[in-house]
Amino acid sequence: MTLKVALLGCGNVGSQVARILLDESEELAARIGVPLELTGIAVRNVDAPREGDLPRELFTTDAEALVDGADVVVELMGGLEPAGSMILRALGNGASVVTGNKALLAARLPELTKAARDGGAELLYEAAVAGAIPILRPIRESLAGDHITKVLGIVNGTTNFILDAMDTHGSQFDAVLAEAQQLGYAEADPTADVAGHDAASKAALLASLAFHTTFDLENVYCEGITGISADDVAGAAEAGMVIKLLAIAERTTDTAGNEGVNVRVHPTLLSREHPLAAVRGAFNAVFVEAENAGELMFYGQGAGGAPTASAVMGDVVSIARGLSTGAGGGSEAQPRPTRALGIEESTTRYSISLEVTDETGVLAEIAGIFARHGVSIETMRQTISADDNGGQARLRIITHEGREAALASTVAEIEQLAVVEAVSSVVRVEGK
Ligand SMILES: NC(=O)c1ccc[n+]([C@@H]2O[C@H](COP(=O)([O-])OP(=O)(O)OC[C@H]3O[C@@H](n4cnc5c(N)ncnc54)[C@H](O)[C@@H]3O)[C@@H](O)[C@H]2O)c1
Ligand SMILES: N[C@@H](CCO)C(=O)O
Ligand code: NA
Repeated sequence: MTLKVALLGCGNVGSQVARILLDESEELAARIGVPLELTGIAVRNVDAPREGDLPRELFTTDAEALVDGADVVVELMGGLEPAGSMILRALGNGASVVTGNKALLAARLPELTKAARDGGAELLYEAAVAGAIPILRPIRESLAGDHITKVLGIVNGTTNFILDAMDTHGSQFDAVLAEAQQLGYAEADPTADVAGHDAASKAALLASLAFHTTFDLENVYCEGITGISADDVAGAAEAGMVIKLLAIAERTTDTAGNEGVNVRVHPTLLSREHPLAAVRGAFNAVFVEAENAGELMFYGQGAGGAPTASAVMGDVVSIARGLSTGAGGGSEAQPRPTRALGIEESTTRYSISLEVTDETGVLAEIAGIFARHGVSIETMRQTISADDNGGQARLRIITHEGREAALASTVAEIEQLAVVEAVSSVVRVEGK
């Protein structure tokens, strides 16, 4: 018996998967019990110049024929189509699928998981969230007997690379983004990274597995890092903090007391003491809190060809072992309906920076607005500067935890005050 593996796409990740399948074939056969045969690699142009020495005869432009002859299909083309049709075709044939395509999964998770169940096949995607880090299998299998309460993580390498370079070297946003693209971290269209969509897709997948449901992108509040300025990063540093793009999914209750799950991606201020503050460059890290396990942290390379290929190969071996022994996969028997709560129902802390006129009563007026909305102030720091128009003050206020809706309406009312020249930034805060 030989298991036929079809590879779709030969870019950063696909080329590394092909290399491992060919170079490690004996070792893999020993680990699985049967050999894997790479039957072909679907590409757009067979004659395109490529790095490495993959045998040319493996390349084909006929992805459908390749899929139809396979036991396991590895989709690493990216994009919604034709990736989606190819995966449905494979699952419909009863072939299992491994993919790293978080954008597609987050857009069509219920449909794709149903197709896998109907086809009696497995759909695994460890590479889709936090690259090389084993995070989905631990959530799906190791923690299957526990109750996860919160998942909090840095899940986009490109934006962490950019924010870290701005913090450490005072680098310019655009220059660091170009470097991240060159290093193979960024998506084909890097807007997906900097606008937070890539992290939002991963947040939807993490939340779906952690809370035994199927969330899609529409259930995820998403704010990227394009609004974060060098001033914001420097202001955070002055306050002993750092800005990270976090994906957060937590079990919570809404104002009416109904349980649900809140999923969000946004730039977040963390104390430098927070373990996630130490996650540098393109590295990722995910915190999981579970009722019985307590706090767990997963850390490693979240992007790049070889690290991501490692996660893909883990899924391929897992499927192949199941096929060779006849053992079933570890997929969820029945997803449960779980309510997704909107951003306004989340509880968080805010850091608000504002420029105000330095005159008597300003602080009291601002503090009064916070009090009226039931938002409690944790710290307020004032820096005075004088210019030709008289005294000016910059205020940085950090709040205690409050309901997002109350925090947002506090900021909206403060913006209207005549003494407030500008609200220069509003960033959410996590941790103590
Ligand atoms: N690069 C990473 O760090 C990383 C990490 C995790 C997940 N992923 C995901 O893995 C997938 C692949 O990422 P990548 O970085 O290797 O991308 P890439 O752009 O380097 O590679 C994709 C390859 O697929 C080919 N392709 C596209 N459409 C095709 C089609 N219709 N037929 C045949 N070939 C086609 C492209 O020509 C390209 O060579 C994406 O879904 C991405 O989101 C990437
Ligand atoms: N573009 C993604 C690749 C890994 O999923 C990132 O920067 O994290
Ligand atoms: Na992973």
